[in-house]
Amino acid sequence: MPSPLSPIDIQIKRLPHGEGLPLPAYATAHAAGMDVVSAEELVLEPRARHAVATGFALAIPEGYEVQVRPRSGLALKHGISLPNTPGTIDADYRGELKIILINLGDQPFAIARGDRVAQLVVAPVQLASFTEVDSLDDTARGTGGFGSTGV
Ligand SMILES: O=c1ccn([C@H]2C[C@H](O)[C@@H](COP(=O)(O)OP(=O)(O)OP(=O)(O)O)O2)c(=O)[nH]1
Ligand SMILES: [Mg+2]
Repeated sequence: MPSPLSPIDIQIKRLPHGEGLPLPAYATAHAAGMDVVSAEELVLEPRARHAVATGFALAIPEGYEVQVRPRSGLALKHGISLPNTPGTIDADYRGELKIILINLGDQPFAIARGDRVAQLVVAPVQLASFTEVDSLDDTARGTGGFGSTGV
């Protein structure tokens, strides 16, 4: 078995309204996502969306990003998702980490301060540049897409 990647260290700053909240944390030994909690209490009406405060700001090391993903339990049971999933937290962002939630269910959804509302996945970033050309190489697929291979 290949050995797992060693964890990287991410600086995290607690904002005044994050006082007393747990840091984002893995719920199980080999979880991919760290659960992150809400720093605010609110009711999300059906179809409403809100940028939920977490009470924390990050300094992600250069070469990494943090993806913000929905929690499947909230999605399945209550229709709570993220309209921008996976949300992108850039390495150079120093503002408050916010979780944009949307209620796709048909009932108002109450969130208490301290509720786990999403999960954070840390991922390496491959930077790239573009070289503009007049023509591209041929492939078997060519310009076929959007269902070209059938259902
Ligand atoms: O779910 C999210 C998505 C983004 N952000 C913060 C961190 C991210 O680095 C910044 C910008 O996000 P993004 O690039 O997705 O948004 P944009 O609309 O392109 O804004 P900007 O012009 O500031 O890049 O907003 C969050 O806190 N939560
Ligand atoms: Mg952007």
